[in-house]
Amino acid sequence: MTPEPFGARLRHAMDTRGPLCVGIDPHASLLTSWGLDDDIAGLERFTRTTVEALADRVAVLKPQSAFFERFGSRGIAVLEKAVEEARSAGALVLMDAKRGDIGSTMGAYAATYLDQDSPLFSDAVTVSPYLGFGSLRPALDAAAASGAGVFVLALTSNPEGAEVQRATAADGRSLAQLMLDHMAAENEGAAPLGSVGAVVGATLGDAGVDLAINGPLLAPGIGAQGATPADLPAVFGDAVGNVVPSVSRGVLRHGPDASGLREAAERFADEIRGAVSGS
Ligand SMILES: O=c1ccn([C@@H]2O[C@H](COP(=O)(O)O)[C@@H](O)[C@H]2O)c(=O)[nH]1
Repeated sequence: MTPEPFGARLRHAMDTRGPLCVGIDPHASLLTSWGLDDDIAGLERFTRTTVEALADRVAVLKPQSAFFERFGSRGIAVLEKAVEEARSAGALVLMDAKRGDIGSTMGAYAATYLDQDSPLFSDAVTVSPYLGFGSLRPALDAAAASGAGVFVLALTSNPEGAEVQRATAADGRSLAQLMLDHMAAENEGAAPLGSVGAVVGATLGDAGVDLAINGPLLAPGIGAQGATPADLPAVFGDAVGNVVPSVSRGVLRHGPDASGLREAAERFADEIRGAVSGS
């Protein structure tokens, strides 16, 4: 049976749960502030608490792979379990791994995150197109085959990103616009939403690019990086209805109690609803 495409599953999740994505970023400083040791037991407790608190209510959970990789194979085992438990509880899992390499190696990353038989299979994964959009083909094809999604970096939330992403391509477009146009082509004809998303920071002010890619727009940078839900209409304009606003530390700092995490997520969800409906 053909799996339901990620874009359709995400649209449904956004419409029923609201569009908020909460990142699972087990920073050493957060483990400490939760009263946990910065070791594998602390990582396991932090991750389990976050998944149990939020996976039954937010649309998307986004584990940041780097914070699990730093513990080696035991960290990856915690990540595998988190992915499985979050998906079982109804959240879509977006693996924030930002993979990017030549196409043949990209095939191995695709097998890791986008093959349903892999222990790290996720609903979607973040990738970098700055080895050329075509290098992403193995991931795009694997995602389409498994009903998963791919979020491609376009304009990242960090200020350093602009020197690359705003640079001008040979035909006069910015590199970010070039990548966004590739994403629009991948999503052409998809309904209700394509499965190839763009990462566009909520920190950018007016994004200054055409965001009509017929796909989701992941917006990190809310909370610890200084953006707020009120910034979303100015950054995303007419595309704001396709935005998946993402918050990690802004929610996680309210742990370790599940109620603190839930209330923080609910506050962000309310603010997002207000900002988007008023735009
Ligand atoms: O442009 C980007 C792309 C990804 N990220 C990731 O999102 C979270 C942000 O964490 P906060 O604690 O909410 O600042 C983190 O995992 C980044 O690697 C991003 O910030 N910007």
